[in-house]
Amino acid sequence: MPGNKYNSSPLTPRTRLERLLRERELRKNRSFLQNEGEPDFFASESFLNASESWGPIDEEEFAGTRSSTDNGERLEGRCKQRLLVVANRLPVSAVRRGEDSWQLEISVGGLVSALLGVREFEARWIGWAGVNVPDEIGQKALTKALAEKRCIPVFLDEETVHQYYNGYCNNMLWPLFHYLGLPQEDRLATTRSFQSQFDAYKRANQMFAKVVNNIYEEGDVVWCHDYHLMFLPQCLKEYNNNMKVGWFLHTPFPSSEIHRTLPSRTELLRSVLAADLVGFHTYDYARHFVSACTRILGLEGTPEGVEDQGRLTRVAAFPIGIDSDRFVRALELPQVQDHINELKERFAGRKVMLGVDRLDMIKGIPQKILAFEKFLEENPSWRDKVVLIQIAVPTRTDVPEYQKLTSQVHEIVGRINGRYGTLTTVPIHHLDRSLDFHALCALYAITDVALVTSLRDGMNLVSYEFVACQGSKKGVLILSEFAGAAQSLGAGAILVNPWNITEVASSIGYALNMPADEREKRHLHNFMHVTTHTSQEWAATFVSELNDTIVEAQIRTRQVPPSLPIKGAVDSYLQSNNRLLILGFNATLTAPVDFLGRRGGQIREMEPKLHPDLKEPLKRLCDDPMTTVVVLSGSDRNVLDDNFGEYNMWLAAENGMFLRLTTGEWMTTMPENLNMDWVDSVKV
Ligand SMILES: O=P(O)(O)OC[C@H]1O[C@H](O[C@H]2O[C@H](CO)[C@@H](O)[C@H](O)[C@H]2O)[C@H](O)[C@@H](O)[C@@H]1O
Ligand SMILES: O=c1ccn([C@@H]2O[C@H](COP(=O)(O)OP(=O)(O)O)[C@@H](O)[C@H]2O)c(=O)[nH]1
Repeated sequence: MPGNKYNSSPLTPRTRLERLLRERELRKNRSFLQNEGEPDFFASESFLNASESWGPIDEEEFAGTRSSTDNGERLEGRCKQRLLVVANRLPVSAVRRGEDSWQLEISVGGLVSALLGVREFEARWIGWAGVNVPDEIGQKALTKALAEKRCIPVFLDEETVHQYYNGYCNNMLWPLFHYLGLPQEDRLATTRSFQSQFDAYKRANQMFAKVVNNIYEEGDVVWCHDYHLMFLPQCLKEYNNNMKVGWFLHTPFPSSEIHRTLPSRTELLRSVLAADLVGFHTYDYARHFVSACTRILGLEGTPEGVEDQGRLTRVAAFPIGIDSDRFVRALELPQVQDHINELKERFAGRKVMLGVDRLDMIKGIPQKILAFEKFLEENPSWRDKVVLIQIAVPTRTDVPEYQKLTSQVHEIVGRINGRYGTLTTVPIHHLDRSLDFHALCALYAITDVALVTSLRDGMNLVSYEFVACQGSKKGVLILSEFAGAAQSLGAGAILVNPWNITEVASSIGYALNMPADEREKRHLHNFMHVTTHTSQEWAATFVSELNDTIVEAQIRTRQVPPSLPIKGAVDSYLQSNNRLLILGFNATLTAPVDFLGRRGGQIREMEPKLHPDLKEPLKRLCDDPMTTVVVLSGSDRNVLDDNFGEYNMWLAAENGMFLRLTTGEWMTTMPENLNMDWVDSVKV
């Protein structure tokens, strides 16, 4: 559910809603008037009629595909809060036509279509235009052209792009966050180039921060996106601690055990924590992030997020969706209907299977094709009755790993087509290119089985788009259990482990033979989800939550208990001859992982360890006959035994459930007659 905390929120939905409404009213009154005469990119004709794919724009072709949000009720002149969207890439790529002239090509991804729907904000986009502009004339002209689209460029020089984008982002963070290892030779090269790439990453993030800071006005909301900009929240807060900063990750956030291997693990986490709200697609990614903060930074994870000395960074899951109406409406357009008829004719008599992916190793394209080959091998009767169409959109073509992948995929496709092709047909139609929006919708609509076999994927919007276009066909979705989408579409899809090609091959057979009533049931389940959890709702929820977070933080600040008056406490301590000290353990007496690491200490599966510097003072306190020391912890008994067994003190484990004096045995504090009937009702 969008907006769900990574764990439950203490605010009831009603209180939250009331607060939200109150706050919205307040915001309306204190927000800005839209600048007269300045065109709103996200509602402008040029935007709405632009190419909604990665291909070049054909304005004519897209006439008529207006966003569901642009139904005539433009909000001209109304008060709106400004939303500064900061992402590596602008939703526009620029092609130079002359010394001072630029042609802008607009490309729409999930994020842009999501923001189309957020009408109560005035959005501006800050990012890299995907092109090197070394000269001042060119930069000025491009800045002017982009301003008309409410986009503000960050100019990155070629070397920075190479080190920051190709290097640190796409060769280091991207594989790591998707649990993909590098080949041995690349791993060593990456290790060597780490420092210079990380420096470029920080430098690039600072350049983004500078541009944001230049245009920032009090009350703006700054929404940073993705792994390219993990260093940005901290840079922004250094400029202005009152900026409202949110950060959202579009990829998975891996287990803390994986994140731990990153040399820059601490800096990245600390910087992200500078944001007020941190969002992920799924609860699992959010949980991994919180674990990384507790285990690596030694901070406290709470149901609301991560706490550091009284300051809370809110952490929550906000699964993205799509603008499903746009897809459903597109199917009615004559040009899409024409495409549908052409495709139906072209593949008459054969079932169509479809894959649509960027040509990226995370998408599991080789594994998918090998599974399809296995299916053909084991099911000769299907060989002339099924075709796999694979759209493989070229991406990050400067990175060697991606170049290798392209050759590998071509090699496998060629082999299989050679093996099972006939004079007139081939089993796999592989396209190294993107399709325009209409062609893509038509392809989704005529497909019998969609095959999404990502090895890992933050969400995967293709699976949502397929479902949205299957109103009449009610085809089957085979979906990797490692895509974020598996958590929302799992009930209607056939979930597979993409590494197990035997399982994927047999799922293909199951899907192709599935009876109509089962297909319908599965489809309806997913269609309901896709049409009710839209991209617009996702963006609106995130931004509202960010605004709420700030209000709640202000309330919290007032509630933070005053710090201990040290002098008074020490005086009382010294005067007393019977003292009781109750100490926490995690994040109170523990050592951060980095600290242990530097000392070469053993970290057994990240078990919390007493900070080495505290051993001696703790011993002295425990040996003082006038002082009783208790460690009260949420940890298990064995953890406390390991850390404090040799001290003379009381231990309270599992939040006080078990108690022992270190010279005695553990005893349970639970009253014998306690009614435990409720336990069964909450067991899964
Ligand atoms: O800009 P590129 O380097 O060519 O890459 C394209 C985008 O790929 C990634 O997309 C992710 O976001 C999707 C929407 O939230 C999600 O469904 C998908 O699972 C992710 O892979 C990347 O995170 C973006 O920053 C890139 O722009
Ligand atoms: O030829 C194509 C193929 C794909 N897409 C779009 O690219 C996006 C892919 O998003 P997804 O979340 O599936 O994966 P990502 O590429 O962001 O990792 C989807 O919105 C597709 O409609 C496109 O516009 N043209």
